[in-house]
Amino acid sequence: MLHDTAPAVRLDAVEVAYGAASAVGPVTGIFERGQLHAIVGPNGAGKSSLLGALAGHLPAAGCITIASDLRDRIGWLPQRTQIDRSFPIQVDDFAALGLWPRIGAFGAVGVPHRRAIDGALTRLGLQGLQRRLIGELSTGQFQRLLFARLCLQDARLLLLDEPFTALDERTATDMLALLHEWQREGRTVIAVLHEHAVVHDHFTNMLLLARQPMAWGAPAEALTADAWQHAQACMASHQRMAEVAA
Ligand SMILES: Nc1ncnc2c1ncn2[C@@H]1O[C@H](COP(=O)(O)OP(=O)(O)OP(=O)(O)O)[C@@H](O)[C@H]1O
Repeated sequence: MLHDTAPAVRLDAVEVAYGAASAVGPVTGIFERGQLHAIVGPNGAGKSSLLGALAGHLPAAGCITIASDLRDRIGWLPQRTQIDRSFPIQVDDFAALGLWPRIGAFGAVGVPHRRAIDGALTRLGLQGLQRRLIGELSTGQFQRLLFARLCLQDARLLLLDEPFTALDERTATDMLALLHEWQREGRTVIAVLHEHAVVHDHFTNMLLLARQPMAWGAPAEALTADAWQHAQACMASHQRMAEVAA
C-alpha cells in the first residue's frame, strides 16, 4: 500500500501515442515527492505529451501510479496559448475556479472565499485588478493569475507546462520564488521547461527526453552539453525515420 513516503509519481513503461504514431516512451522511473522536477528536451521530444498523461488528460499505455494522498490534489498549469482569453470572465471569478475542488461546481463563493481570492491575487501582485477581464491582462499578469488560481487550489502535485515561456524577467523571478515556496511546503512540482539556465539554477531533478529518456538526475550531472547534443541527434534521427515512413 502506498503511503506518504512513496514517490509522488511512478512510471512503468509509460507510452503516449496519437493514433499509430508514438509521441513518447517507454518511460520508466520515479518523481520523488517534495522536489522541483523539470522535463526538458528538444521540440517534439514528447514533454507535453508525457505531462498530459501524468495529468490524466491523455491516455497512456503502461502504468502511471500517483501516490494515493496526491491523486486528488493535482494542479495543472496549461500552456498559456491553450487558453481562450476572449472569454468574458473577470480576474477574481477566474481565480475562483481554483476553489472548485473545495466548493464544488454549484457551491457559493462566500466571504471567506472572497478573502482567500483577494489574498492569492495580492500574493501574485494582482491587487486592484479583480474586476478586469482576463483578456485585458498583459502576458505576465495573466501568468500570475494562472498561478493565483493554482495557489487557491492548494494542490500538492503541480504539473506545469512551459510556465516561463515568453515571460518578462520580473514575473519569471516571482514565479520561481513561488515554486521554491511550494517546495518548502513539501509540494511536488513537475514542469516542462525550455530554459536550461532555470533548470540548472532552480530545479533539483531533471528528465531529458528525446521521445525516450536520455538522462534523468540532478541537472548538474544529467543536463550536460553532451547529453543535450545526444538528445538532438536522436530527435533528428526520429525525424528522418518519420520522413522515410511518410
Ligand atoms: N494532438 C496531437 N496529435 C497528433 N500528434 C501530436 C499531437 N500533439 C503532439 N503530437 C506529436 O507528438 C510528438 C510529441 O509532441 P509534444 O508536444 O509532446 O512534444 P514537446 O516535447 O512538448 O514539444 P515542444 O517543445 O515543441 O512543445 C510530436 O511529434 C508531435 O507532433
